[in-house]
Amino acid sequence: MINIREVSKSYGPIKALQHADLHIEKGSCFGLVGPNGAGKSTLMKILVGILEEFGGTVEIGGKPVHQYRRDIKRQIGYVPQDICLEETLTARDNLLLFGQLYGLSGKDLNERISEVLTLIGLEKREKSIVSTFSGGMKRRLNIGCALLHAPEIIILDEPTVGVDPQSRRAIFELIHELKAEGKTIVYSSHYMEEVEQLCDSIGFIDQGMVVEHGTMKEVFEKHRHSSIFIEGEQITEEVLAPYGELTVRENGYVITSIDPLATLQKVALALHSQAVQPTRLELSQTKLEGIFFELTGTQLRDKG
Ligand SMILES: Nc1ncnc2c1ncn2[C@@H]1O[C@H](COP(=O)(O)OP(=O)(O)OP(=O)(O)O)[C@@H](O)[C@H]1O
Repeated sequence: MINIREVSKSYGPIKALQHADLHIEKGSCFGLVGPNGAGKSTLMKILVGILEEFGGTVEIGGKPVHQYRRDIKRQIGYVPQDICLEETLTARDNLLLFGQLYGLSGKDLNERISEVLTLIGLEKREKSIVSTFSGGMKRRLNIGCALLHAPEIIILDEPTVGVDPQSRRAIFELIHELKAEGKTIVYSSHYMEEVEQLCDSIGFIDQGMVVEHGTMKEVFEKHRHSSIFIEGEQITEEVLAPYGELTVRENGYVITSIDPLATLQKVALALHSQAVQPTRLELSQTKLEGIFFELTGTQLRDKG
């Protein structure tokens, strides 16, 4: 559905994207993941057509965005990172305004607004002035504005930043509904748990480069491995060195092993015989956050 080939974009000396290659399947929920400043918003703005000058090619539904910009814009609903609403108007009037921008009007628009209000869980607040809304409610309304024209592709740039748990849940439910309707979703985030929960494909992006991509299953099969985490005052590198490759994490050590259960047993026996008491000794599976760290040496949240 979306083919991104060799896409590069610079802002003066800043290389925001460098030869990015990605493929996003129709009907999939694609997580675009990277720390702040990685290039996620730049890529999204290219897909949406806000940034027209870039190197490489982007095709949506087999059509190059350069040539079919108008057609493609109609198929896309874009939710920008910054909330863009008219604070002095009601929720319904904001939707009315955005609907008119998409060329909708009359009965069709009014019916669609009611549908969207239900979808975003704000039907009971349709007559409330937006300035009285919580940050999460504003986010939901912002998403609603991008759904009015029933787009096939929905691009959401960090839609859960700064939202309360209730709104986060509502946004997740909304995304599940959009997925069930067969929409193609591109979802950027630096919250790994969200991406793990929602997306079926993923692209890791760091310093403007795509460092890994594929279905969630492929990425996990390629990079997931088990390890052991050990922490304790008496735990030193010398004590653990015989049992595998060591890395320091937080206040303890991680031992990577192809047979972690057997290694755990050996370590436990060795510590016991030396009367060394750990405060934590556990098996752990690599999560997306860990995979990103292994690929880039960058913590996803350390800049945000
Ligand atoms: N209009 C601009 N002018 C100059 N530099 C820019 C502009 N927009 C983005 N950048 C820079 O390009 C790089 C990529 O930014 P981008 O916003 O695409 O990253 P991001 O992954 O979306 O990060 P964030 O989550 O903080 O938005 C950053 O170094 C950013 O400072």
